Amino acid sequence: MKFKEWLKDLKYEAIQGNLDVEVEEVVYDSRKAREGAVFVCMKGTKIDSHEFIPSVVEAGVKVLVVEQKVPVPEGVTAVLVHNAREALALLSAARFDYPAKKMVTIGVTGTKGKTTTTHMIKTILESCGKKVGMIGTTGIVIGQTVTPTKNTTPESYELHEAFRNMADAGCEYMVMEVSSQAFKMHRVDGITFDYGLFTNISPDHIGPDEHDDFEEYLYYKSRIFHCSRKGIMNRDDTHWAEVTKDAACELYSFSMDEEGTDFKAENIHYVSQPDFVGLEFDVKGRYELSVRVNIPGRFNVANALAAVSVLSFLELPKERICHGLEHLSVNGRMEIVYTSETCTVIVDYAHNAVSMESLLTTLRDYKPKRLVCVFGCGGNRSKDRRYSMGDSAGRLADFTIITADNSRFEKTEDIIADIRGSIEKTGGKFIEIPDRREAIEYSMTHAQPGDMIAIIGKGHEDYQEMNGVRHHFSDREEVLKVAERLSK
Ligand SMILES: CC(=O)N[C@H]1[C@@H](OP(=O)(O)OP(=O)(O)OC[C@H]2O[C@@H](n3ccc(=O)[nH]c3=O)[C@H](O)[C@@H]2O)O[C@H](CO)[C@@H](O)[C@@H]1O[C@H](C)C(=O)N[C@@H](C)C(=O)N[C@H](CCC(=O)O)C(=O)O
Ligand SMILES: Nc1ncnc2c1ncn2[C@@H]1O[C@H](COP(=O)(O)OP(=O)(O)OP(=O)(O)O)[C@@H](O)[C@H]1O
Repeated sequence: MKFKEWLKDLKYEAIQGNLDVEVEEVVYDSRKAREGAVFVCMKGTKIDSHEFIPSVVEAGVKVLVVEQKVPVPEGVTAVLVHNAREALALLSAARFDYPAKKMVTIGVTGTKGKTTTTHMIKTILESCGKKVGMIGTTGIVIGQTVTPTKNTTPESYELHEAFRNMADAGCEYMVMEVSSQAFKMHRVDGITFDYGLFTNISPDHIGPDEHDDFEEYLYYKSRIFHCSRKGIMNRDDTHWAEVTKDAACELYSFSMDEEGTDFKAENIHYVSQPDFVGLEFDVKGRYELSVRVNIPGRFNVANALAAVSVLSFLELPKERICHGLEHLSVNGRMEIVYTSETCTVIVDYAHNAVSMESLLTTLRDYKPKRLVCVFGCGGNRSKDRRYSMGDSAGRLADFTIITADNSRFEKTEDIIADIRGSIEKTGGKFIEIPDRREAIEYSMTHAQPGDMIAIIGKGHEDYQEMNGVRHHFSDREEVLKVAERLSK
């Protein structure tokens, strides 16, 4: 391919060499530099990769994309761009021959609910017999193959590579999580989503290397309505007006509370039976159906309604949408791993006080005999989280088992002591079992009829990090092992 062909969508200034040069790859990491590759130089948050120009040229690179006027070795083609990350995104789309255009694309953003909602959309589409690719915190998923990723929204090159693999595997649909950081870092530049979904926004990801303040966070999150054809907004979010004020797409809304929205959840029921714990509600408005969702929690009404709102545009059989919602499996998100006459055990990824608070509050809607909470906190991270999570557990759970999370390089006992201090202030009942495996076992073997046990903090994680070493550990697997022993 001639380099010039890849430049069609890009604004650039040719500063040296021939644009007809043959290229076959785009690289943004000097360690992957090779002959035939275009190297995109960028000023990162830690490193300015313009400094690698001599070494990439040495490795055979003959084409450079630069963000600043720098000396370019003789015989090398170079173009100057205003923003190298944007250029990387547009070049990557061209390199993989615009695979996103070959699928129906759905982008999901929001502070909470992205992973859950993307899984819901995928499961429903699959229940309708469609082939779906998915990208997010749990990795790149194509069929049964899951490829872990460093970021929730990977770099643009990895995105377009994944889109290409999806399109080649016959996926008709692609659903992905789009983080605010991805918008800020131009990872999705050049993509137009067929549907852009906004779940909610609350202060998060504010700090060094992320967002300066809430205003900036909100600005980047609201970009979803600037790169989508149809946008779907949660009208119950207190910031909905700011988020949608300059939306550049056809806009629709969903709500659990507000009348007059395009999609409305009504007649919400919390169902807790030995063989089914979850939700029932009716969708009203532009689309009407009654659904049963096999994951609990008021916020999952919002997530399921959001998923149905998007899918209502796709002319899918309603009974298959209902079937999908009744048979969801979202790894580690309000996941009911075990349910019996005695107790229901839920694994959830809530790892801060806000999530924990909404989780424990919503589980109360199921009127358990006791709400038991098993949790710990990560080591080498802010101590505030220990105090605030301890406070929430003490106030909202009937009984707490404090245990280890990822202690990293800290002593588990020290972390537990921090949590203990804040639980004690609330007067909530608790015990301490530092070994997470034993804590899970204790919660289930000492369950009282009607108990709901929430094991929280690690969700889908399949490891526990102690002294800098990651050991295999899964809350889900541990629950199932105890369940098997109990059944004998
Ligand atoms: C702050 C931030 O977002 N950093 C992201 C950014 O890294 P960077 O480019 O600034 O890194 P850098 O080390 O300065 O490197 C600059 C350039 O030099 C190149 N380089 C570097 C070393 C070398 O030897 N040779 C070389 O060429 C690098 O490939 C890069 O092109 O670009 C990388 C590639 O896309 C990202 O992996 C990385 O995410 C880091 C790991 C991160 O932690 N990001 C978080 C904040 C994030 O993005 N989170 C969101 C939200 C998650 C959520 O919702 O919970 C996410 O989507 O994951
Ligand atoms: N719509 C929602 N509103 C509030 N809390 C939610 C919502 N959906 C899920 N949660 C809670 O937040 C946790 C994370 O949910 P999920 O992974 O779906 O969100 P996310 O946007 O992908 O978050 P993260 O960026 O933290 O991975 C869940 O385990 C649950 O406790």
